[in-house]
Amino acid sequence: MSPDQVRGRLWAVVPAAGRGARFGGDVPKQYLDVAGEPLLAHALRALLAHPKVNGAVVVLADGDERWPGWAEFEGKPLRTCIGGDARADSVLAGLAALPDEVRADDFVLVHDAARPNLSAADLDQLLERGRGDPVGAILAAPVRDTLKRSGDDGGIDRTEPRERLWRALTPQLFRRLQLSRALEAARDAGIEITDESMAMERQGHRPLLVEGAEDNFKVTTPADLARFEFVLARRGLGAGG
Ligand SMILES: Nc1ccn([C@@H]2O[C@H](COP(=O)(O)OP(=O)(O)OP(=O)(O)O)[C@@H](O)[C@H]2O)c(=O)n1
Ligand SMILES: C[C@](O)(CO)[C@H](O)COP(=O)(O)O
Repeated sequence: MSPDQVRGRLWAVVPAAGRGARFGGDVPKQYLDVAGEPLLAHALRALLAHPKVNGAVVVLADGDERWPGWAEFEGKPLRTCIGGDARADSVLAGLAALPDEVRADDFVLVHDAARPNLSAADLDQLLERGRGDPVGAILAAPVRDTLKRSGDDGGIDRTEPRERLWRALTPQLFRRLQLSRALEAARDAGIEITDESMAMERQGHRPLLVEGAEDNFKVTTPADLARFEFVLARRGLGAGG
């Protein structure tokens, strides 16, 4: 099988089943309109416009009535499935919903629907370096602020050393079966998993850190949405752009 054919099996899982509690409001943040389309569309485009990404499984909340019903995006096939109560449950459901063409040892991207500003350059770097790693890789940004540990009273207990501290971003890139097994093991152990790498680390793996752009931020609060709107406006893609 040619490298391109092997390469042809790269799909993404896009967890989009969150309720957006920290954002507030009635509309889950992945469906908030930015520049004329839902936030989710921006995240999907950042992935599916890349020539090496062949399709995506979008993981929806049970009862999601806002999903536009897209069967494809950027000319690539989309599938959907129903997620779970926690993000890790949704990712596990998405992995199970991937097409059979994605084999057990094929790499899969996992990317938050709430991260609309992934750059092609970062995705290139993640794929280039991550697919050369035996385990996989994540995009991450080095911590640049001084970090404080708070006490129960709201005062500062101590300053945490920030050397070699990174903020995990997405996409994260791991092999389909290995990641599924790692997520299942964490679930069965009752461990709250906040990113895919954490599940892999629990299995003793050391995923590669690939430095990504600071502006590949997650939209968690209204301020984050305003930041993304500003980014788009700067690019001339804002409302009416
Ligand atoms: N049970 C869940 C929880 C989250 N997500 C998705 O995981 C991504 C990152 O999660 P987060 O930013 O925490 O989104 P929410 O869970 O919606 O936010 P909150 O924690 O404020 O409710 C989002 O694209 C979200 O839709 C998911 O698919 N399934
Ligand atoms: C996966 C993630 O985006 C990496 O930083 C983050 O852990 C998601 O956290 P959330 O609380 O589910 O948004």
